[in-house]
Amino acid sequence: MTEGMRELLLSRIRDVSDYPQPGVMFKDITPLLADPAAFTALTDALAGVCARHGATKVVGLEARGFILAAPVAVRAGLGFIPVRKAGKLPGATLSQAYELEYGTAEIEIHAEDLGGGDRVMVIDDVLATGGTAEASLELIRRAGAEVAGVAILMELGFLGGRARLEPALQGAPLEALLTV
Ligand SMILES: O=P(O)(O)OC[C@H]1O[C@H](OP(=O)(O)OP(=O)(O)O)[C@H](O)[C@@H]1O
Ligand SMILES: Nc1ncnc2[nH]cnc12
Repeated sequence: MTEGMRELLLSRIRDVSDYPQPGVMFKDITPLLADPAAFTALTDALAGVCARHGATKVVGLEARGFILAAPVAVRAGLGFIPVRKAGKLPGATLSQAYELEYGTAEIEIHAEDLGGGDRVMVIDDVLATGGTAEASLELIRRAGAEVAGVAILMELGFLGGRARLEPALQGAPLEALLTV
């Protein structure tokens, strides 16, 4: 991805202070989504990450991860698997509890959606503490699949998510298009 593209993406992410709680600088991607040139550049860049690392499936993390991962899956010609907040998937699920920058949560995946032979790229908008991504890797491995990597639009470096995620990556790549 070119420096110009990075600047375009960065310019379309809005900082909202003290949201959703005091002390948090929220990175709002809605201006980027509303700009077709930026959204297309982002989709192409993330699809390129999937291709480079030999992914066979794309996992999106509810909710903002869905918005990015679904067009990436179509662009890359790969299946899309949702990881949802607890209680939203109707079939037999695997569940994982975790902590994130502003609270705790639980995520789930349909156990039958992944299996041996799958190489999964996890896609999300923001890597903060890394708790959400870490829990998703746990789910993917418990479902019997291999982790191809984690691809993130924006990494918040000062929160240390990369270091927290490192053991769970087990050598798989963590690619962030932007780091602040
Ligand atoms: O690295 P972490 O500290 O885990 O934080 C990152 C996660 O937090 C946000 O999702 P959120 O849970 O706010 O849900 P949303 O996508 O539904 O807004 C973001 O989209 C990531 O999934
Ligand atoms: N600061 C932040 N901005 C946007 N999404 C987030 N998820 C966790 N922390 C976040």
